[in-house]
Amino acid sequence: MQVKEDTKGTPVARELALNILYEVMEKGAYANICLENKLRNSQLSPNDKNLVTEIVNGSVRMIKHLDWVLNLFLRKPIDKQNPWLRNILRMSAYQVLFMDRIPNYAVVNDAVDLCRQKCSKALAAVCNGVLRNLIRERGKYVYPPADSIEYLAIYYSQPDWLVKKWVDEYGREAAQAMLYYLNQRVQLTLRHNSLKADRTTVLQELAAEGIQAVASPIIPWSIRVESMDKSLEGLKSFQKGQFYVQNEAAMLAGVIVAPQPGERVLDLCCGVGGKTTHFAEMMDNQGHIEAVDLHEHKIKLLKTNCHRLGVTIVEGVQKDILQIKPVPNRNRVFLDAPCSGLGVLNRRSDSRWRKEPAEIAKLNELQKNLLSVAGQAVLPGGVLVYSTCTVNRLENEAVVNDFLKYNPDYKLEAIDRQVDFLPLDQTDRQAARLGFLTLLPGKYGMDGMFYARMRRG
Ligand SMILES: C[S@@+](CC[C@H](N)C(=O)[O-])C[C@H]1O[C@@H](n2cnc3c(N)ncnc32)[C@H](O)[C@@H]1O
Repeated sequence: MQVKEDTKGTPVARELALNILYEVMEKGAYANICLENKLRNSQLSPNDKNLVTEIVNGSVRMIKHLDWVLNLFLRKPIDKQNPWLRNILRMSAYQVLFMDRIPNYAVVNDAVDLCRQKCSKALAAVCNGVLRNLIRERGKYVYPPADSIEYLAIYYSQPDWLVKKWVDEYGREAAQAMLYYLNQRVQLTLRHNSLKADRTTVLQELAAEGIQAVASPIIPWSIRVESMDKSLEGLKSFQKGQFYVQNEAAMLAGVIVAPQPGERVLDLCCGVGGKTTHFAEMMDNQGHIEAVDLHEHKIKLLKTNCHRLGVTIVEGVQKDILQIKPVPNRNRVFLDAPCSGLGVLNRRSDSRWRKEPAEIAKLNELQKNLLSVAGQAVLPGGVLVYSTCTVNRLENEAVVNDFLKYNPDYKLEAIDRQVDFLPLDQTDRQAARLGFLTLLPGKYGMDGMFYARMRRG
C-alpha cells in the first residue's frame, strides 16, 4: 500500500479521489492521464497525492471485487444506483477492504459527507447503512466456489474471459499466481547504462542522491529502487545518462538478441527505445541500429533517450513496417510486436477493463504480417527475435510457428545459455533450449514477456 503510516489523508484529498474516480468510471477517462492532470497543479501534500493515487488506482483495479461485495448489501444492484453514490461506495469499500491506514470510522464519516454534498440526505443514509453492514460482516462474505472461474475473476478482479483463458492455457495454479502478481505494487527497476557507468557506481550515486536502491538479485544489469521521495528525472545520475527506467523482463531483450559491436541491426517497433538503447550499449556504440516505429512522437523520444544515454549509433525512423520492402542485409532483426499487453496489466489500473478477447485474434494477424516483413531483412546466418509483453499462445508461440511453417530457411535457436542467470524451472528451461522464453507475470518476480529466437539458414 502506498499510504504512509502517519496520514489518513484530508477530506480534500478524498473528494479529489472521488472526482477522478467518477471521470474514469462514468466518463471513460484514462486513470493515469486523469490522475496526472488533476494532481499536477493541485496544492495537496505529497502524502495526500499518494493517497489520491492509491484510492483511485486501487478502486479502479479492484472494481469487480468491490461491486460484488457491495451488491451483498444493496437492495438495487450497484450499476443501477446513483453514479455518485456508486463511486463513493466503491472508494470507501476499497479503503476498508484493501488499505490498512485509514480507520473505518473516518472512511464512513467522509463517505456520508460526500454523499450529502453530491447526492442527497436520503442517499447519505443508504451509504451509511451499506458501509456499516459491509464493515460488520467483513470476513463472513460467501464468495463463489473456490474452484470456479467466477471466484478467481471476482477475487482478483479481472475479466472472466481472461481468467478462463489463462486457466485453460497454463492451468489453475499458474493462472492464480499471475492474477495475484498483477494486483501487487509495481517494482521500479533501472537498467544501468554500461556506456556511462557500472552498476556499483550507479548504486553509489543513487545512494548519495538519497535514493534507496539495491542490485537486482536476478539480473546483473538491473537495480531495484526500494524507496524514493523525489522524481528520478531530477537526479544528476539520470541527467548524466547513467540509467534507463525499464522493467526487468524487458531488460532481457539485450542478451537474447545479443548484438555485437560493428553489426547492422534492425529494431522494429522500437517505441521510445527502451530495448534499442540496450542493444547500442551491448554493441559498445559501434555499428548501426535502424530503429523503426509508426509514431513520430516516439521517434522523438527515442532520440532524446539516445542523447541522454550517450548512444550514437541509432537512426530513428518513423515508418509503417507493413509498407517496408526489406532487403536481407542485417545481422540481427528484432520485432517487439504490438500486443494485448496481458503480461503488464499491473502497470495501469484500468487496462484490464479495456481489453477485449476479439482483439487477440486481430493482433495475431498483425503480428504474423509484421514478422513476415522482419524475416525478410535478415542476412543468411543472421538472427531474428520476436517478442511481446503478453501471455497467450495465439500471440506468442502460434505467431512464431506460423512464420516457421512459411519460412523453412529459419530454425528456432536455443536461448537457455543467454539467460542462465534466471532461476528457470525445468519446463521453462526446456522451452528455452528450444528457443522460447515465456515469463509468466510474477513467476520470476518480473512482468510477463515472451521471446523467441530464430536463425536464418
Ligand atoms: C510493444 S511496443 C514497443 C516497445 C519498445 N520496443 C520498447 O522496448 O520500449 C510496440 C510498438 O509498435 C509500434 N507499432 C505498431 N504498429 C506498427 C507498425 N505497423 N509499424 C511500425 N510500428 C508499429 C507502436 O507504436 C509501439 O511503439
